Amino acid sequence: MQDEPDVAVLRLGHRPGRDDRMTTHIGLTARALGADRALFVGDASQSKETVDDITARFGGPFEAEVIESYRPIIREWDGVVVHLTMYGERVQDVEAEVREAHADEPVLVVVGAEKVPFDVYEEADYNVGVTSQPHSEVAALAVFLDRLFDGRELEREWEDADRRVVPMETGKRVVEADDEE
Ligand SMILES: C[S@@+](CC[C@H](N)C(=O)[O-])C[C@H]1O[C@@H](n2cnc3c(N)ncnc32)[C@H](O)[C@@H]1O
Repeated sequence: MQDEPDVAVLRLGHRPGRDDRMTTHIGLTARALGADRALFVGDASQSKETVDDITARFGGPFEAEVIESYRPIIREWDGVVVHLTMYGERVQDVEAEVREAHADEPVLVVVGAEKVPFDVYEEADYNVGVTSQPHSEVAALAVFLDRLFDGRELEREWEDADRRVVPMETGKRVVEADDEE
């Protein structure tokens, strides 16, 4: 988020066709819940396009990138690497330490699709489980980001949006972003 060290989300193991929707949702969730960037490994240009389109309409800043190789990103990350996995330490046990580290350093959050190679477990500073139950990378990412930002992401301001949703009890209202209430 603005004025804080970067948070990037690295999505491993994208299988074109099969994972298009999940990879897109990783990008949208990263954007909506306070991350600055999403990095998609492999042939995920469709997901990048969708996320870029949402950013253009609903605001940013947020960057989505397609990359070929994840190993250099993890190895050369100048900050903390958190790999989300059901086999990891409990998020509630490590969240304070990661938050403290994020006060000074960028955080790379790694999520998988299919089986994640073991070197990722070894290279990560933290392997973190959002419960030790198998579920979804999108759900794990959402809970982790909310814990990382301690809820601040819900108050975030969006720049360069051309539309804005007006929260309401019933119904749907979307206005030009510059419009006064
Ligand atoms: C559908 S899972 C498949 C994981 C795969 N079976 C493996 O052993 O690596 C896809 C991704 O969701 C995330 N995930 C699923 N359950 C999780 C949990 N309880 N805590 C944290 N991340 C989780 C992980 O990032 C995982 O790589």
